[in-house]
Amino acid sequence: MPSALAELNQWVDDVARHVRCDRVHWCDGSEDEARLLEARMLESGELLRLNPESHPGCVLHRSDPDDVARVEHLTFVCTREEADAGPNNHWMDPVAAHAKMDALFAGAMQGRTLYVVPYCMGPIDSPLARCGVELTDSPYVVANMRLMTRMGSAALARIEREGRFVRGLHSTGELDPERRFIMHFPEELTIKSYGSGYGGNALLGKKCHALRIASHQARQEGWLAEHMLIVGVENPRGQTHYIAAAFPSACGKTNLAMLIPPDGYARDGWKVWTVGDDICWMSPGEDGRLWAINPEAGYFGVAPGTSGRTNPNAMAMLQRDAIFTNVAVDADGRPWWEGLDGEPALDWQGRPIAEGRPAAHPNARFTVSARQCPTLSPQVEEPRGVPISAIVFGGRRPSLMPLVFEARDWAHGVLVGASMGSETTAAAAGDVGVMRRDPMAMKPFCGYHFGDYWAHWLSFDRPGAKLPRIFHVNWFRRDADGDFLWPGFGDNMRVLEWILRRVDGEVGVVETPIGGLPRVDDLDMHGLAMDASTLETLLAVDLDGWRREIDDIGEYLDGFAPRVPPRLEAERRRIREALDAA
Ligand SMILES: Nc1nc2c(ncn2[C@@H]2O[C@H](COP(=O)(O)OP(=O)(O)OP(=O)(O)O)[C@@H](O)[C@H]2O)c(=O)[nH]1
Ligand SMILES: O=C([O-])CC(=O)C(=O)O
Ligand SMILES: [Mn+2]
Repeated sequence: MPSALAELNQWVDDVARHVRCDRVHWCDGSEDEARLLEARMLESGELLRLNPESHPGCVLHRSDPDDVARVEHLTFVCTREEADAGPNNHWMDPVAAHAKMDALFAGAMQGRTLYVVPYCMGPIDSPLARCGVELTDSPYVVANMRLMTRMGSAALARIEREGRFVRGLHSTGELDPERRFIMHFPEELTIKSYGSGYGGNALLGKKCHALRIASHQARQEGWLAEHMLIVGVENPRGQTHYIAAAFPSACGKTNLAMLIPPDGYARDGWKVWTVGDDICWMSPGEDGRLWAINPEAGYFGVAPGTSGRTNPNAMAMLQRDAIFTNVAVDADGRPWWEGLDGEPALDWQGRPIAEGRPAAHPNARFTVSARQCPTLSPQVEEPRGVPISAIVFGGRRPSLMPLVFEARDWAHGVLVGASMGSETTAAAAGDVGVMRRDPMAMKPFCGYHFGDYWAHWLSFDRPGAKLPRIFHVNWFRRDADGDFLWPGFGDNMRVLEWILRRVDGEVGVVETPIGGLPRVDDLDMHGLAMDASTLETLLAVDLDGWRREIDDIGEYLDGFAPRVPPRLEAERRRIREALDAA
């Protein structure tokens, strides 16, 4: 057996020859290297320096206007058997897909440098962590990977020790949307991405590795790779519970992970600790609980809407050493986006501001190291992770879905996750505001058949397991004028508190056919000006609406036959019958 490093060297040599790059640069992750790459990008215009007085170390990247979000229609899962990718994925035969990608990559890096980026997803000493190597011709990708992962020498040393890594090959290509593909070969632990330099398309450690490839691997190895934030909530008695929450892209994970509780809570001694804002790898521990790590080391967060009112923690960490992508700038060269005070001077493409079009792109992002998060949990580097007490599902639902409810048990919770729906957002190319099913917020990210995925989820319910309770939340109910009924952001703490009081057995529920809802008096509404009828609306179960919803869920699940676990359909029928009897 050749050593992992010999294999890596061979692969790098083969790729370098194929793409005909001018140079190969092995990234060590050092400060010097980062400064060197940044200087090169400032010189080439790939990066612009933001106001060094107000935002020291901050830079702006303007992406190609046709390359501003993940491209789900160009993202493929290439399993040997088409059925294994499932109706939830686009599929291509692996042989055909390799041929297609190899043709695109042939000679693609002439005149360019090939960067070798070894990275570790998760604390470097964690048994739950996994490594990969991304080969890319984009220094912008390298700069982002350095903030988002444990990148460089330590990762390379672990790869040498462990002998196993995910191979990712990426080129920005010509940025031609007709020549853009994000291909996954989960059975070969391989990713090939061509023609985009943006976010989840190009930072291969994130969605490609940590979700699509990892979910496939997790199924074989008995763990879960999920699109979830991880947040620690410390009560006034000093006990911390960890919550993992799956919301679709641009539906509030970063915000919930960094929540600042409303006044009264802080006075009483409640604290919130950020573990992760996007991805969660969970594995059953010897004690039967699920233990979770955040595989990432930074945040690639949505800029618009982020402000001192909504997410003061994020604002604090964005004052220095951050990369901004597709934000606007003000007259003083400071980053600007919708939701901030002040006036933009140039929009995300560097044009003068024009009436009627947003100044920042709606999917404009910041990249920043987790070390700059004021509420970073002291547990983030803990190799065994943190124990999860509650799993929360949620999405953008303007109607029907109550503020919060609790699933009866694990199997019901899996159905609640599997039937999640949400309005689409600017995080992916395509229409915005269209309702679609997004099971466990994994529609764009599950690397295998959803039917098998739900069966895998159900399989955690076994003797000795001490599983988290499962909840569903909705911060996005709207009134007739289209305004949000729930204030959201910091006030979501009120719902988290209720969830944890359920976990600790301190409060009961109102039993309904869809699950347990809070008794109105158990939600702490102190200091919140909300009339009783609004709260009533937020906590109501519209039986007719739910009958239609449950039927719609049935039709959706049928699309995954014959691999839908019978247990899931049985749960669905039980709820339908309870609704009929109600
Ligand atoms: N009304 C309302 N909006 C919210 C709330 N939480 C977040 N948002 C807005 O939703 C958008 C996306 O929020 P994020 O927290 O960045 O979403 P995310 O799930 O981390 O997104 P990805 O990084 O794409 O996975 C931002 O514009 C937020 O301001 C909330 O509780 N209520
Ligand atoms: O992957 C990306 O580009 C950003 C992200 O977190 C998401 O879309 O969920
Ligand atoms: Mn995400």
